[in-house]
Amino acid sequence: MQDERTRLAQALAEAVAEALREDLAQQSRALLVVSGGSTPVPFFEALAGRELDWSRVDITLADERWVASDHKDSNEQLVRKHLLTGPAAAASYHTLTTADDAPEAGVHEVSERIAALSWPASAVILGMGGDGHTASLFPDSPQLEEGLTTEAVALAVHAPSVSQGRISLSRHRLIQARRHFLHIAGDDKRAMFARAFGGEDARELPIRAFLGEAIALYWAP
Ligand SMILES: O=C(O)[C@H](O)[C@@H](O)[C@H](O)[C@H](O)COP(=O)(O)O
Repeated sequence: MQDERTRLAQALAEAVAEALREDLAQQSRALLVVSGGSTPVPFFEALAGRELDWSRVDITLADERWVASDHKDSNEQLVRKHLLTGPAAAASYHTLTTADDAPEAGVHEVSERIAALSWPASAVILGMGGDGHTASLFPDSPQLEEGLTTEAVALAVHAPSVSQGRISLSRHRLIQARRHFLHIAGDDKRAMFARAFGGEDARELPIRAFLGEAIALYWAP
C-alpha cells in the first residue's frame, strides 16, 4: 500500500514538474498551488528533487489554517519542510497568513498578495477530506456558499468540523489554472470520490465544484 502511494506521489510529481517546465519555456514565472493535510507529503518530497528552474516558480497553498507558521497544524510549515528543500528551495513561497488574530482581518492583505502572482496557475493540486471538502470549502461551513460563488481571491472560513479558523482560495480562483489534479489515497476517499462524481450538489460535497471540468485523478489504495 505504502509502495503504491509512493509510486503515485512520484507519478504526480513528474506530471507537475513537466507542467512547470512546459510553462516556464513560454513565460517568465510559473505558479503552483498545492494543498495541505497529510496526503501530499510524499508528493512534496518527490517534487522537491526534480530539476527545473525553481527560481522562476511561485508556490502557494489552496488553503491554510490560521495558526503561526511554526504551529504543528500549519500547512506552510509542511510545505517548507517537505517541498522547499533541495532544488525546490529556490522557489518563492507566498504565505496565506498575516500577523492578524483572525483570518477576517488578514484576508484582504492575503488576497492582494496572491492576486499579484502569475495566474492562471500552471497547476492546482487539490486534496479531499472524508466529508467531501476540498481546500477549506467545508460542507458544514456558513461560508461555503461564499467560497463557491465569490469572485474574490480568498475568504475567511470557520466550520464546526474544524477547530481553527482558516483561509481558503475561492472556487473562482482555484479554477484559474492550466491543469487540475486531485490527489487522494485510500478506500474511504475512493468511495467518497465515487459518491461525489455521481451527483451535482456542491453544497453537499464541495469537491463537486471542481468535477465539471478536466481534472486528473491521482488515487492509490
Ligand atoms: O489544510 C487542509 O486540510 C487541506 O488543504 C485540505 O483541504 C486537505 O486537502 C484535505 O483535508 C485532505 O487532507 P488529508 O490529506 O490529510 O486527508
